[in-house]
Amino acid sequence: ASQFDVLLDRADAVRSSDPASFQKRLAQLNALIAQASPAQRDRLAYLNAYSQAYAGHFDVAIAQAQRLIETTEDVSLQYRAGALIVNSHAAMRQFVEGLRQLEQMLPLADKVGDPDLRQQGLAVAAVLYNQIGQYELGLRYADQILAAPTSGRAECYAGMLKLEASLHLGVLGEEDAPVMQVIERCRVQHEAVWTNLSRAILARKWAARGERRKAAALLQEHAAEVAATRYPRLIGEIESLQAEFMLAEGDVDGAERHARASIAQSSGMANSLPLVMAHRTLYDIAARRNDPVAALHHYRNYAESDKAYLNDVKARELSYQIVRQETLQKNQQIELLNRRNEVLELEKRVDRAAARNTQLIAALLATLLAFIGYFAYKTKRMQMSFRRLAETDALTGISNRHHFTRQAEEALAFCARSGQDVGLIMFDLDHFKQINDLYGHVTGDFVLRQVAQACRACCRRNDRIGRIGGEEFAILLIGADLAAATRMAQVCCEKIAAVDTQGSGHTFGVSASFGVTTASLSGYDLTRLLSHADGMLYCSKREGRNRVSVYCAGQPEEGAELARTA
Ligand SMILES: Nc1nc2c(ncn2[C@@H]2O[C@H](COP(=O)(O)OP(=O)(O)OP(=O)(O)O)[C@@H](O)[C@H]2O)c(=O)[nH]1
Repeated sequence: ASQFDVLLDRADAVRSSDPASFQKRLAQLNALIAQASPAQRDRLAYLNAYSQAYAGHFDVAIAQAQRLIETTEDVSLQYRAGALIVNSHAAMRQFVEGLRQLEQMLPLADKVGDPDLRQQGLAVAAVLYNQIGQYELGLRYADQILAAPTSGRAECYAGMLKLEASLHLGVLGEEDAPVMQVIERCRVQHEAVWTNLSRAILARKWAARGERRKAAALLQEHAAEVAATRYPRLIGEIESLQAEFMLAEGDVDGAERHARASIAQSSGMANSLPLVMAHRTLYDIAARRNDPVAALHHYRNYAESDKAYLNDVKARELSYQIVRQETLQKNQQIELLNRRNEVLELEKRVDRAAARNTQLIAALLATLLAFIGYFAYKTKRMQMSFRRLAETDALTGISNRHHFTRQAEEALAFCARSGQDVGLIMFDLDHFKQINDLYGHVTGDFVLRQVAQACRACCRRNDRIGRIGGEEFAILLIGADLAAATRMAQVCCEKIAAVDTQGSGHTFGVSASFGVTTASLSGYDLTRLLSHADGMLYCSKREGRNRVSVYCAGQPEEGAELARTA
């Protein structure tokens, strides 16, 4: 694999200086392609494209280089292939395409590691810009190379490109030294084309100062070297200049010889100023010789070549403007897209903020609801506990008089409608004052609690029991007739008599006196029922206490009496 790299390096090194050796090595490499790695294949692809361009097959070279740019990951190779495409388009005078490719290639320059490679790309830019008459740009790229040239060769071609741009911009200056320096640099690099193009510039400078003879001599001195380059544009230009200088010095024949030599190169220097000038010189010569036929012929050629040249200059200028407009448009589109992205980004941020706000509001509402729920629950609990407090007798835990009355009235109203009978029992503890007096109030309270508990235990779910006075109680029995109510009173009477007082620290007997009535006897009015039952209770007290007295119809106060000792 490394052997392949060595071959690649060698081929690359001689690609422009020794075309024959380059072709031989390229053939060798192509024969060995099976053993090449992907990166090596890419390098070989570049050299093959280069070889196609060198042979003048620019379309093939462009297609191959384009494919390489699209497939390789090597930025340096992309850059070199881009430069090759630019050169190929320029050679075919496809300046729009060349400039477009240049715009893609130049941004890669910063990523190219090898400074020499980078400068070769910058030189391609300078050449193209000079070629299309954008000399400020040509000068800028030449100066970039000259700021730190990587080789004598780079110094030569960048120097020459700078001279060319400066000449056309009219900023070449009076001094000869800078031009001579470039000539010398190119000469030591054996770059005959660049050297003699620089000499042509020096010759122009001298001629412009009136030193035409010296200028012609300088060109004459190196005529053989120029011819050896076989480069039509160079030969055509030097010959054209020679013709101009000689005519101005009065050497009409010499001028004619050189002008014709220049025009002989016309196929390789179409649309160029030297060609125009050569035709112009021939016209001047014919005019001087008073040969109107020849003068007309040369003038026609001069006019045609001048028109073609000017059209070409315009076309090149137009190419530049087209690509510049495209670039501006592209940049505007990019700018527009960036703006749109910014707007989208902002919208997204607004959406996110809105979503966050919604979440916050939802959380706030949930918290608020939780609080409201909690307070409602607390309030309800408090209400219920207040109500219980308000309805309950604190000592015994059964209903107080007020609550008992309300419950009893509701039950009576319901039973009156449904036609059920209701029993009412009232009872009062016997000699309770004595218990208080003998054993104290605490013992009295103990007895009250025991009695309430004992009687409540006898009640069914629907019965209502309440403490309606100090030691006075009432029980309302829904659905109970007189016999059932009487039975219930007797059971309570027995339970009270059985109350165990030892828990109070004293042992004594407890009893109560009972009065019983029913709605079927006294009616569904509570006051009347209580009054009748109370009457019977006093009846029991009078009769000796610890007994049950039952109300009898028609006897408001005194009723049939059923006395029982517990
Ligand atoms: N310990 C205690 N005593 C109470 C309470 N409420 C009322 N008393 C007492 O109950 C007694 C009622 O006595 P009286 O109305 O004279 O009747 P009695 O002593 O039970 O006699 P008879 O009813 O005629 O059998 C009073 O001494 C009141 O002070 C209470 O909540 N606790």
